[in-house]
Amino acid sequence: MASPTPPNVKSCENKCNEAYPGREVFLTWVDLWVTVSNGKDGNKPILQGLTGYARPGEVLGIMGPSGCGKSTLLDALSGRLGSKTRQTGEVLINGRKQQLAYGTSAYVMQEDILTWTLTVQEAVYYSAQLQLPNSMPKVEKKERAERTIREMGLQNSVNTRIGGWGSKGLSGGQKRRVSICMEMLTRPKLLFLDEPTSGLDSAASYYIMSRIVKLAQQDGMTVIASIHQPSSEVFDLFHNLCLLSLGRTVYFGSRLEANQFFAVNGFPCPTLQNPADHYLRTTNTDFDEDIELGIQEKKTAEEAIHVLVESYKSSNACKQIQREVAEICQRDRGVIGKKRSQASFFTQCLVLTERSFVNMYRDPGYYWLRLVIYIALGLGLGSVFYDVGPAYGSIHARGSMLMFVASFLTIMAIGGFPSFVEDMKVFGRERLNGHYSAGAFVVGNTLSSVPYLLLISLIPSAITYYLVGLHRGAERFIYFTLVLFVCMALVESLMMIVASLVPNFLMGLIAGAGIQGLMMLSGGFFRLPNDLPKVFWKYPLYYIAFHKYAYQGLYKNEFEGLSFDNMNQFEGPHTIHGDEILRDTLQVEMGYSKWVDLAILFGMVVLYRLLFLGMIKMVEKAKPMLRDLLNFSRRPTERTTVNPYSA
Ligand SMILES: Nc1ncnc2c1ncn2[C@@H]1O[C@H](COP(=O)(O)OP(=O)(O)OP(=O)(O)O)[C@@H](O)[C@H]1O
Repeated sequence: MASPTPPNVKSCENKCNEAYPGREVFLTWVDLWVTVSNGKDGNKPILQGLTGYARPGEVLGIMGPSGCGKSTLLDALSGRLGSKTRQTGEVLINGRKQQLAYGTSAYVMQEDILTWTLTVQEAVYYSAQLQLPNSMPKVEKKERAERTIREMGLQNSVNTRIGGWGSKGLSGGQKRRVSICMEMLTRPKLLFLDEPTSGLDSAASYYIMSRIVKLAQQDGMTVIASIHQPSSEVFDLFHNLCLLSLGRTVYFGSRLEANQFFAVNGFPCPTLQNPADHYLRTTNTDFDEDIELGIQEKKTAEEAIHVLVESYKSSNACKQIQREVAEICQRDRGVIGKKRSQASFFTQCLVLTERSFVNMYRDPGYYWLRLVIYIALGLGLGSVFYDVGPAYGSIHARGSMLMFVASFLTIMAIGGFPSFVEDMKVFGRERLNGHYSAGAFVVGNTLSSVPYLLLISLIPSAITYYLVGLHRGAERFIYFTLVLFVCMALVESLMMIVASLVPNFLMGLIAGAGIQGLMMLSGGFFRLPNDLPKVFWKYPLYYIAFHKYAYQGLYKNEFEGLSFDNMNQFEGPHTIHGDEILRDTLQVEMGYSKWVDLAILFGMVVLYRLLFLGMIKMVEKAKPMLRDLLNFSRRPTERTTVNPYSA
C-alpha cells in the first residue's frame, strides 16, 4: 500500500503567517478516548484512541456513518463535552495545553438555535453588532453582515423571518446557513462545523463549503467539519479526511490517498461511484448485510471495519500522521492571544435590549397572549366583586380579591416560560461561542421586559380596580398597579432562574408553579401569620416569599382610611376602622408604611435578577453542566477530565 503524501506543513504555515500574522491555530489530539457511563454495563467507549491534527488554511472533513462519534469528536476538541463523559488523551493548541478564550473559536451546532421572530438581516446584523468591536464603524459592521449573508447565498431571504413554532419561515437549509453566517462574521481562528450541509441540496452544499474553504485559506482559519454525505464535489474540497466507524479511526490522512487505502485493503471504489458514498457504505454496521467486495469473497461490515482499522494502525498513513503531530507539537508557536475584541459591555446591553424588545413584541406567547388572558381575568374579577361597597361582608371580599391579584394574576407569568426557554437556548449557544457577556444578557432581558410588564399590569389593574370599586384615589390605584407590576417582574425573574436550570417546558412549569404554590401558602392569607407553623413556613418562608409583602402592601393600600359597618347582634351596630382590620383580622405588621413593602418588593426584583446572573455564572463555571443544560439537542454526557483549552 502506498503511503499518503502528507501536505506540506511549512508552506501552509508560511502562507498563513503572511495572510493572518499571529492568528493561526494548530490543533492536535493524541490517543483521545471518550467514554460514557452506561449504568450497570459500565463505561461505553464512544471514541477509541484517536490521533490527528488540523491546520490553518485547511478543512478537515470528519466522516463516518451515523452514530460513529463525529459530533463527540467535535465536542471533545472544542471542550464542549457534557458532564457525564470521561475524556482522556491530549488535546493541544499550537503544541501546548492552553485555553482559548471565549470568542476565539466558533462552533456551529447540529441544531439551529435561532431567535425565530427575527428576519435574516436582523439576526445577522444584531450578531455583528454584538461580536464586532466598538472600534469598527456601524456601516462597516452592516457591510460585513451583508457580505456574509451574500457569501451564504441568503441575499434573497434577507427580509424573511427565521420562523419557528407557530410560524413558518426559512427552510431547514436556510436556517443552517444563518447559523453558519453568525459564526463566520468574526472569521474565528478555529471553526467547528457540525453537519454544516445538512438540509442543503448538493449545489448549495458545494457553494457553502467552497466559500468556507476559500475563507479558511484567505484568513488562515482552521476548520473542522463533520459531514454526513458529501457529494463528490464537496468531498474534493477537504484537505484531509478523518473517517470514523464505531468510534475508531478507519482512515486519517490526505483525501487523495484514501481511495488507494481502501483498494489496497480489498475495498476498491467502483468506477464512477462517489468515493464518499463508498467509504460510508463500507463502514456502516447498522445494516449489517453482506457487502460486495471488489474481490471474490463476501464480508460483513463489522469484518470490513476490523480489517480497515487494523490495517490503518500499521499503515504508513498512520505513521505519517504521528510524525506530523509530533512535528506540530515540537514547534511551540506560542500562546493564542487574549480574548477577541468585541462590542463593549454597554453596546452589548443596548443591542440585547433592542433585540429582546423586538422578539417580545413579535412573539405572541411572550406577552400578548397573557395580556388577553389578563383582560379576561380582570373582567372576571370585576364582575364577581362588582361594586363591592362598604358593608361588613366586603372586608372578606376585598381581602380575597387582593390575594387573588397578588397570587393568581402573578403566577400566570409562568405562561411565558416556553419563550423564556427559547431565550435561554439562544443565550446558551451564543454564550458558548463568546458573543457577549452573561451580565449584558441579564440587563437586556430585564430592561426589554419593563414596558410590556407595565402594560400588562396597567390594563387589567384599571379594569379590576374601578369595576370592583376599591379604595378611591389616584395614588392608591398607582400603588395597586405597581404591586402587580413588581410581582409579575418577580415571577418572571424566578422563571428565568428556573429556565436556566431546568430548560424543559414541562419540568420548568411544574417546578415554577410548585415553588410559587409554597410561597403563596406561607404568605399569610390562607393561614394568618401568627398561626403559621414556625418551622419552615414562618421561618424562613414567610419572610422570603414575596407574597407576604405583596399582600400586606395591598391590604394597607386598601384598608387604611376605610370604615365598615359592623352589625353585631349583641353589641348593636358600630363602625370598624381599617386599622383594626389590618391589625386584628389580617395580622398585618403595622410598624412601617405600605411604601416600605413596595420598596422591599423592588429590592427583591434586583436580588432575583442578580440571582439569575449568579446562577448562569455558577453553571458556566461547571461548564460541562452548562452544556448539558443548554445543549438541548444532545444527550446528557459525563466528563471528568478538564479540557486543556476550554475557556
Ligand atoms: N451521553 C451519552 N450517553 C450514551 N450514549 C452516548 C452519549 N453521547 C454519545 N453517545 C453515543 O455515542 C455514539 C456517537 O454519537 P455522536 O453523536 O458523536 O455520533 P455522530 O457520528 O455525530 O452521529 P450523527 O451523524 O447521527 O449525528 C452514538 O452511538 C451515541 O448514542
